[in-house]
Amino acid sequence: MRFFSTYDWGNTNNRPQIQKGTLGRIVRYFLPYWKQFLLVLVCIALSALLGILQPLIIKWIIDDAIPHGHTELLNWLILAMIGAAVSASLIGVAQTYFNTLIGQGVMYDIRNGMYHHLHRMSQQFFTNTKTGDIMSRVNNDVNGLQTVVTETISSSVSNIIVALSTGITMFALDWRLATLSLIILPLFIIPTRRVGKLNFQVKKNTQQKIGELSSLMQETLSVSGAMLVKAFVRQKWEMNRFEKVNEELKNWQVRQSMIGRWFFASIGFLSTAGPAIIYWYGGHAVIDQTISLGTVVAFTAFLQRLFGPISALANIHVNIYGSIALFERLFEYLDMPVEIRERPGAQNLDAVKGRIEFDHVWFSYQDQRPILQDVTFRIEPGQMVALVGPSGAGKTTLANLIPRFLDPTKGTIRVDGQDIRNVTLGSLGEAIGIVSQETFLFHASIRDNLRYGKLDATDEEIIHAAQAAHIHDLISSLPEGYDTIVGERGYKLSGGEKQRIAIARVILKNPAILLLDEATSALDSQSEALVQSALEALTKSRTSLVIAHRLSTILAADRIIVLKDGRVAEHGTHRELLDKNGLYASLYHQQFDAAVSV
Ligand SMILES: Nc1ncnc2c1ncn2[C@@H]1O[C@H](COP(=O)(O)OP(=O)(O)OP(=O)(O)O)[C@@H](O)[C@H]1O
Repeated sequence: MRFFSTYDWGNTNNRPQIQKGTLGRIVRYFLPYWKQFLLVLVCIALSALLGILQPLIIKWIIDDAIPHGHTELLNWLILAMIGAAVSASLIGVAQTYFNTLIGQGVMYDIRNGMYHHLHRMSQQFFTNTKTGDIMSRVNNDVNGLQTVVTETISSSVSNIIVALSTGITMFALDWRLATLSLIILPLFIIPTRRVGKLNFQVKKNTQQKIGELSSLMQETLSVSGAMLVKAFVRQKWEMNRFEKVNEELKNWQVRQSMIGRWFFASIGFLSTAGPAIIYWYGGHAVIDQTISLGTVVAFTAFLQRLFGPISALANIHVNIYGSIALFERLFEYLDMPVEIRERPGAQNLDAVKGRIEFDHVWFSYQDQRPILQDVTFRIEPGQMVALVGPSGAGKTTLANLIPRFLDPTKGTIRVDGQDIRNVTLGSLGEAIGIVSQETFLFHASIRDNLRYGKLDATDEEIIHAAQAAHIHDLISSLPEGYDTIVGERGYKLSGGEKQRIAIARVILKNPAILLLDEATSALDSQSEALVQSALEALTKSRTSLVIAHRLSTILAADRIIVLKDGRVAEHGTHRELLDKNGLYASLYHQQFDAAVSV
């Protein structure tokens, strides 16, 4: 009992809580597979019948064929015995096939459902959740579902049928031996109750540790994470952190295995003791000639057949609770509220001109700190507005409100006079192009990365966009041209090049509104000039809101909005704001005086 006493099992005395409606929901996932389930039932019933046949054949051999010298009957019985065994194996194969169809089908549906749901989550969800944790749920937890089908549902049904059919046959054969067998059975049920509760807790903790470990790996083994570890020489520290979680996982897994072992150790003993008692009582009855020898031998075979299913059934809640825990973890993700929703009856935003209005807009993140306060401004179609302000003033947050990555706490944002909460998310998204500070490229060819902007773009259109973004010459100079693989582990483009790819991608998308978060990192003057002319191509005849860091962009803007502590502190043209000699003027002098004088 060392393992039981050494570890802290947590509060396992209470029955694991099953949330209301969970069972119904689980059943709904299985309903589409009822046909396969029926086939599994047929397989189970057939193999249960064949299983009963075997001990009966033994009885007939001992009681009828051998004593009466019926050689022909003996031959037939042996043939039937072999035939039954072969059929049972074949049925087993079919049962596995149908089980797998159900399990994989449910997994397929849940994976699809989760992926779909995750894509509807707001930006805040992704900033607040560890990628590794998401991966772990989609991979590990969903994969665990196959076990639910094979070990919980299918084998439980099979065990019930086998136990019932065997029990009935035993009573039909001899009620005294059958009653004696039943008396032994409760011995199994006692140890399994404890095991069930423990297993639930341990399984849940194990899954949680697996999630923690994978999110840790995801973070520290990503390119930027691994580089950060190197830059700060924190390999040892990270190793310790990893070892700690890894050790906890190991311990939980040892516990999980040990729970099963204790159970099977007691069952092992009982499965030897049971037949011994039958032979003892039955032996006496055979000597007294009240029972045939064949019946006693068949009974021990039946008893063996009964032990497995009964012990598994007594253990059924172990699997059931474990499976429910797994489903509940998955449901937690599927139930996460979608914060940004489309209103019923939302209209499509058609033929977008690109007027943007902020009407007394307030915004705060979960911590309630007001990030944007009473922001009101208007951008006319085709205008380019530069958003400037000190770091943390709320510029990125403001830009994220337009495509509804976030929703305002108060106030209204309108595009072409329509409240953006009344338009479909799809049409709003189509109307807006975004070039963010960090350009993300998929691990795919440059061509495919560009085509992400317009899925049916022709090669000519792609080249045209790349030319407009001043990146075509560079792409053509690469040995594999547009087929060069970029992204993680691909060809490394420089910051300025990546940005121009991002610009070309948005040119292909051709949106009416453009949101641009200019990279803060300085580019050399040649690269900056290229990016600048790419931007000119992009902003031409579109409404653009640019979080501007470069002087050239600010000077090119029609108007400038200065944000400070979430409020519009000033707005006007560059000239007007300089003359005003307020916040803009001081920011301008601070940042650009040196640049201008160079
Ligand atoms: N997901 C978030 N949860 C809570 N607070 C946030 C979140 N994102 C940003 N903030 C806070 O909101 C404020 C405004 O951030 P924002 O990124 O909009 O500023 P910014 O003007 O774009 O700054 P910078 O020029 O440095 O990028 C900051 O104080 C920031 O800490």
